[in-house]
Amino acid sequence: MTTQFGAPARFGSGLLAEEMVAALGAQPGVQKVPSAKLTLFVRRAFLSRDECAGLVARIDAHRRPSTISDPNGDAAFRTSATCDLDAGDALVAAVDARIASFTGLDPAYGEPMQGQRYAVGQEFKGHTDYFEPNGVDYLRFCSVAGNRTWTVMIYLNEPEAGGATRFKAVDKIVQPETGKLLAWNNRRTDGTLNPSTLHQGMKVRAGVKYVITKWFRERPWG
Ligand SMILES: O=C(O)CCC(=O)C(=O)O
Ligand SMILES: [Fe+2]
Repeated sequence: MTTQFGAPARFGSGLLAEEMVAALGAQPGVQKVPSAKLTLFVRRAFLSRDECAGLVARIDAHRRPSTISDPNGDAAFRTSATCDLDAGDALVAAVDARIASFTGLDPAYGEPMQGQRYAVGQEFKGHTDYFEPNGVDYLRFCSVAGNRTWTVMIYLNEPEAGGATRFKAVDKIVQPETGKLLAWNNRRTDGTLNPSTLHQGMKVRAGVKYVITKWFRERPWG
């Protein structure tokens, strides 16, 4: 595999943080959010409007209520709907390949892509995407592929109000914009889990919000 940025193709599971930062930062149109606590990149218009519309249609066709790991007693913690996207679908496969090429992450380390849909009033309260090593669900979700390393998330549309993604620890709020990609390292440069990745999908106030999420792991997924 070669990458859009022409560097050696693979950074494996994403644990080589400096290489990823250099490669992602060198890509056209990529902004790195200035923070010493969190490695977060933003790339506007990563997907076209047509690609986003195609993914929205697939999410609407197969969505189910979202779930969380390590249930915390708050039934309203994550109120959205989730869709497991079919890796055999040509559009999903093309987007998957473009994410791998863009990040330099080995596609073998990626979980199957998911879609998320938030109607008015729905949200995903503050959380980290990695699994808590001491949590009750750790072995269930992490025994084969290990914990999550990088998160890639793409907004597929723009709700009329609300639905921003907030990174509270670094005081950053990202507004949904059709095709805009976010990518962040769930770890610090030394590989330890980074609590400053704490983020929330804020309540949609008007309209509907759709995103796709793609998580990468420490070891190959399947
Ligand atoms: O919808 C958002 O803005 C955030 C989604 C998210 O954090 C997740 O699915 O893990
Ligand atoms: Fe998240």
